[in-house]
Amino acid sequence: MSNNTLMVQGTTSDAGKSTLVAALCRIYARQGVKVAPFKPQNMALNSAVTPDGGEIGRAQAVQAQAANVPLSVDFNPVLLKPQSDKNAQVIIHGKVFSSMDAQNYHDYKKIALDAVISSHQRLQENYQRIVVEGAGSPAEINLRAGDIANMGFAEQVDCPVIIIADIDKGGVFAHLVGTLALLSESEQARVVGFVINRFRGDIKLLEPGLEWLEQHTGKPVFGVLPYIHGLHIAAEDAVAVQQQVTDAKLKVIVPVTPRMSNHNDFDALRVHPQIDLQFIYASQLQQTELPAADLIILAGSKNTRDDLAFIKAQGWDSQINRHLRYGGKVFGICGGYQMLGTLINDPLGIEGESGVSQGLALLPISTELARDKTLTNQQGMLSLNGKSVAVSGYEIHVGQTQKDESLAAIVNINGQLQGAVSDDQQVAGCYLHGLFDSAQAVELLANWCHSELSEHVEFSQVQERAIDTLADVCQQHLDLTKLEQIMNNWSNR
Ligand SMILES: NC(=O)CC[C@H](N)C(=O)O
Repeated sequence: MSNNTLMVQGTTSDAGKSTLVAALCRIYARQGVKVAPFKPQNMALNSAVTPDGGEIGRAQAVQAQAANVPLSVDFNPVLLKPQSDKNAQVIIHGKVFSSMDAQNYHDYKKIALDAVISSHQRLQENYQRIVVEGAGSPAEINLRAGDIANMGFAEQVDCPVIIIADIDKGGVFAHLVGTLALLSESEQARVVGFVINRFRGDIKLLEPGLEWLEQHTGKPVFGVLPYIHGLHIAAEDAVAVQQQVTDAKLKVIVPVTPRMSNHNDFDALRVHPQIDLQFIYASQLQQTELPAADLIILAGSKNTRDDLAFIKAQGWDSQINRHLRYGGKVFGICGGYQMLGTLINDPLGIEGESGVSQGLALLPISTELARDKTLTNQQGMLSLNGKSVAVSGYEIHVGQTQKDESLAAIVNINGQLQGAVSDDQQVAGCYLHGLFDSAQAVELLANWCHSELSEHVEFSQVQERAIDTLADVCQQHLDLTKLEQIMNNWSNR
């Protein structure tokens, strides 16, 4: 029996599981409870690096911040990083285990389950409470056999489950009742109640529905969370909607590629009131033109060569060249940095078919993908435009990049130089993710693009405020006393 584990499952993806888990972590932390977030299995290309050099889903890093505890690979023992439509890299306890297709993955579920259970056990020994996030929906009956992400996990550790549903999408009662109906009897019994998320409008109109739901299912609704506008909590996987900036001093575009990774690198730029950052999606019907901008950023990628081919197929390579002819700047992060070079060689076929790709040839660097993955948190200095500022960030890559001796580096980590800027100062890049989380780095980037930002925005503070707001809203709208009673009754069963 696990008397200190509570699980949040959703009726759909993006129902609000990650944010509810983050809010509960913050609420328990405020009460002085030592709490850990946990997601048995995550599928995401947004990851974070733990102090011991492991890799976990980004959402668990945000939840750990909410819980005020250092990152651990036990918070997300299984991470699947899709690198093509059919294939994903499997990370177990923070390290690459293998690369496999969906069929193989099912064969190897036992290993994943052992990893999940051992991590959960360690957390139980070290934390007073564990708040678990499910994945997608527990009603995916085709995935139920051998499941470790939703009810399979809850049944294994015998924990209570809350189900959250997004009312903004419509059909909330059907989602909740339907999800419940598709669960087995013992699974239904562990659903202790519901949370309705993203409600806007008059609660009076919703109340009869809530009463019906409680009567029909015999389960309480713990509360209805309002739609919160402009909340900047790192989205787990979906690239958040475009923002509107009226007083933009810096216009940035990010071409979106199919295997773009760590798009949370852009969160700090997106929340800045003087930066207009747009993600540019390729249209299926016609070629998408990259709009005019001061800066184009090429993001990280889980499959650098395929994403590079995608960029070329859109004709974006020649549009990037045109942008440079007009005096624009280009910055590459990790996979995006690799693309700026002359060659990317994958002799072992680590990311797909083995072979060599011609890069965009905007920097005299070349990259070879190796078997070992670099996973580190780093602190150093970022230099651009003749100025240097302190930055911190993290590296997640298998590529090893060689550069011309004469080319200036832009990052100095304890005397180790990395990254590069072109002689004409128009093109730069480096391996560090997260470097724009520092306000100084954002301001330096803007200076490099000949613009001045007068507002100083420290992203970590924005994120902290967002977590606090979320926790406040949940404290106000959820019946946490009832939840606590249910948790106690559960452990005394
Ligand atoms: N994080 C990244 O962008 C990784 C780039 C590339 N796929 C590598 O592993 O080297």
